[in-house]
Amino acid sequence: MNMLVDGEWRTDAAESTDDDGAFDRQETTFRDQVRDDPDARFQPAADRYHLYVSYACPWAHRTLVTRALKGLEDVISVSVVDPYREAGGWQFTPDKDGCTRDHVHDADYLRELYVRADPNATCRVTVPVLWDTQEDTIVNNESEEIMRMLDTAFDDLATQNVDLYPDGYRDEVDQIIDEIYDPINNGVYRAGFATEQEPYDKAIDDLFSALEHWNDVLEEQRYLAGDRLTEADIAMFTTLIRFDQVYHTHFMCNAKAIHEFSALWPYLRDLYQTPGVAETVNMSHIKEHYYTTHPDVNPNRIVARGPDLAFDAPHERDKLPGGPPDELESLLAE
Ligand SMILES: N[C@@H](CCC(=O)N[C@@H](CS)C(=O)NCC(=O)O)C(=O)O
Repeated sequence: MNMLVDGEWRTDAAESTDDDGAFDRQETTFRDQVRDDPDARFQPAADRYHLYVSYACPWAHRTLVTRALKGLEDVISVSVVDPYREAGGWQFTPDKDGCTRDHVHDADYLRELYVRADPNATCRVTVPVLWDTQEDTIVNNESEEIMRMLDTAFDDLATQNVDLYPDGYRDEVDQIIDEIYDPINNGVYRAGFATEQEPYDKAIDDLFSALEHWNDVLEEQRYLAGDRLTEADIAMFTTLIRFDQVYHTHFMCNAKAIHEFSALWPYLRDLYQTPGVAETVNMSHIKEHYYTTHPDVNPNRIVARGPDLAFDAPHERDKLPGGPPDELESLLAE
């Protein structure tokens, strides 16, 4: 596994599967918070924070969707890494389609920013990263927490009055995010990175029983937490949008495709068609990343062709109670 050890880049660090062949995701390391509080070290401000993302990564994708739904594009800038991650880790290749330079430090590799934030860092170099240009450091590199900060700490700067963690729904949103993480969001990786049959089978059982469960729930209600679009839907969306084109084939999650589920498929189209969301989806980065970056899984790096899915097709979920936040609804009507 490639990671930083005491600030040095190593390509021979310990494996990411445990002794039984099950995928073992490491904890993230930078966990500070931007808070709308005069005593906070990191306070919300325009042009102060920067996001490092890969369009390929479902965790980074959560932060891009939140930024778009809140209308924070002019408040928090973004740098996009190359979807192909080779031995040096995430790299900036501004000449490649959809990629950018590192707008803050013009680094060649993301790992340079990690070492700048902590010269002795011992950790994986992951996206997303929320960077503070004022203190020149990483605030946080855990997607769930970055998503929450963008949603709740930047309201005075957001151009859209959208609350994805509304009062009255908060416990349920937290519970759902937690509940879908292991079987679904991380479940596809558990299946794809398993090196023995048993953990693979367990991952597939967990994944498809959770998908069936949420399919049943979504037959009756428009969103995971009921009638309102919340952070829980964003967390689900970034896995579902990758599923049929990548996880189904590359990670052998092929018991069923999302487009074969009666409710999950229209639900996915509904989220995709929510104003601002489609622009955050870069399917060519997604496909290039997965099919080319895991040599153990796909040594010849051939990118699977299909399927061609109509994410724009009518979803008819507006028959169910609720809908996107009012501000986004008016954009839909335009
Ligand atoms: N728990 C982290 C996970 C982030 C993560 O694993 N990102 C992957 C890309 S999908 C990554 O950057 N991996 C690089 C590596 O592990 O070396 C989060 O949710 O932010």
